[in-house]
Amino acid sequence: MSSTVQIRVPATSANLGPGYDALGLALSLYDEVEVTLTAEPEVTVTVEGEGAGEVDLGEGHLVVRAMRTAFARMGGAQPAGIRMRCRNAIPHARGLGSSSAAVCAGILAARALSGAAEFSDDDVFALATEMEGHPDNVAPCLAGGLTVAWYEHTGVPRMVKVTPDERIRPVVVVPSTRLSTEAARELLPKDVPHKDASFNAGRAALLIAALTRRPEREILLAATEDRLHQSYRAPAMPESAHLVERLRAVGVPAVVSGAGPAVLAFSASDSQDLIAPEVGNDWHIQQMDVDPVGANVQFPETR
Ligand SMILES: Nc1ncnc2c1ncn2[C@@H]1O[C@H](COP(=O)(O)OP(=O)(O)O)[C@@H](O)[C@H]1O
Ligand SMILES: N[C@@H](CCOP(=O)(O)O)C(=O)O
Repeated sequence: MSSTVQIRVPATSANLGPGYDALGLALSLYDEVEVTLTAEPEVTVTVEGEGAGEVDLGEGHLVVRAMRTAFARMGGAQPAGIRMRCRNAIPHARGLGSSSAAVCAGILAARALSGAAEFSDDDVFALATEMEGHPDNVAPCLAGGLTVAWYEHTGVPRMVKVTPDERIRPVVVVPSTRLSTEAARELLPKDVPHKDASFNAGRAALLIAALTRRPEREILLAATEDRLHQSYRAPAMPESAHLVERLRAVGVPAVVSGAGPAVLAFSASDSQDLIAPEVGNDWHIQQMDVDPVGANVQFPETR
């Protein structure tokens, strides 16, 4: 069995407006991790790109922690040492699923390197969700495309993947400011009015129809309305809230990406030119594709 594996994991945008904690989209923006198990009992991590100079470079690194958790869960021995190289393009704490990507990468690396065939894809999904907390990020990261995630009454997470219409072009607008997902979740009320829950249920159902069959701008605009999370979180990211408002006012279906503060817009060819004039200099606009396949695992010699 090889002692080195390469993992590529996509960024994800969760919620998509009305699908709070349920809907997610995989994006063509990736973190790449190469992991080698070593005999020397030390953990060494190098990071290029996002997170460089910020994240822990030893046992505290999120990918390493996910690997350790997965090895323990699979029942095998922990590796003596781990050497890891990360090349990250997913910005941290912006609402683009960086922590989900890191956790998925670690679990997939541990499974690949241990050769534990009995640890199924469902087991990977369940463990990543348990560690990260958000199946709406984990599902598209693992499976690609557009996913609907939910929990069984037993607490087991499940997902269904659907393929978005090829005309759907995500545009992500990323600010330099950060907001941790944990902090953004603390802003949400315990209860919401029944009429708001019913409003979101209808919009979330419409959004699946819009993204897969009817990606017209006016349908996407209605389908991306939300009353369950964005307004409650707006005080923590007023500039994101204003940008979403301005984009929607000129006809671009825009939402807060995940827990923010990045903004996700669905751009048809006729709306791309509408986005740039609304965005200030301190934001970075990235036109993307939907990633169709999700996390990728390769052994170097087969690449
Ligand atoms: N590739 C990574 N390597 C190490 N730590 C990471 C990585 N990605 C995310 N993290 C950790 O997760 C935090 C961001 O998680 P979170 O607040 O959930 O935001 P996000 O929306 O980006 O997932 C980072 O500040 C960092 O501590
Ligand atoms: N449903 C979660 C999604 C968090 O996504 P992230 O990319 O910000 O981690 C939420 O809205 O809290």
